[in-house]
Amino acid sequence: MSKPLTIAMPKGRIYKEAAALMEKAGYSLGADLDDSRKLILEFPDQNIRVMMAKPMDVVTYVEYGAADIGIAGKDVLLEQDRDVYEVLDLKISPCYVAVAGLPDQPLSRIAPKIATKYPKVASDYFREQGEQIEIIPLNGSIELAPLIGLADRIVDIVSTGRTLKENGLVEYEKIADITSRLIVNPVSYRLKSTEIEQMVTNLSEVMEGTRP
Ligand SMILES: Nc1ncnc2c1ncn2[C@@H]1O[C@H](COP(=O)(O)OP(=O)(O)OP(=O)(O)O)[C@@H](O)[C@H]1O
Ligand SMILES: O=P(O)(O)OC[C@H]1O[C@H](OP(=O)(O)OP(=O)(O)O)[C@H](O)[C@@H]1O
Repeated sequence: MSKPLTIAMPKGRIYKEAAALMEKAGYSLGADLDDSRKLILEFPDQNIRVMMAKPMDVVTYVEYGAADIGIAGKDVLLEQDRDVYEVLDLKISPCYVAVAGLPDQPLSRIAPKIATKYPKVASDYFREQGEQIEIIPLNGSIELAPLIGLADRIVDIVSTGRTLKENGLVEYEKIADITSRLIVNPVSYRLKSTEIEQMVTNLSEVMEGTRP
């Protein structure tokens, strides 16, 4: 039998939706793998190996060929700009990246401070707007930054809008719509084309509702 197809799956909020999609496409990885502490799981009967990765790290495993395939948010792909093929929009875990801040605060001063865990996305966006900014890098609870005067704006994910609302913040501009994508290592795409193309076809059929 050929070497197993290695899939880097994102732990956390994307996992269950991604596993459900894979299940419908004929790959039974289990809905509760993310409850386990095990990081590499073998499915010899399906010739698949699963690596459980932090969502931000999935692209790294796929770029370096440690995994052939992965599932990653478009936010991560925009931020990291890595050498991987983005082959399919899985249309799961929808959200968007937006600029937000305290209400009625025009961005008037020179080099406003932007708090974010997406420094590249934020810099690219403000450069396109012709705006010089200073990035304040944070890893979470980004909404705190404008509340305590650390930043003039944040660039962060919005999903329900609840975090902004409960902290008295408003959205100024949407930067990009986000969903999760299937990504592939370029070398694996050539060497394991049959298995990978089969997976892409199966997943596409599930999304189009045409899978038997
Ligand atoms: N409300 C949301 N907040 C953040 N990410 C979301 C949201 N809704 C969907 N997503 C997607 O989920 C991914 C993040 O998943 P998750 O929050 O599990 O990882 P994380 O950012 O590493 O979390 P943490 O650092 O809190 O463990 C993002 O890349 C994005 O594509
Ligand atoms: O629009 P909402 O539905 O409220 O979702 C958006 C919030 O969810 C994410 O934070 P997360 O829960 O990952 O926590 P974090 O602040 O630790 O990153 C994101 O960074 C926002 O803060």
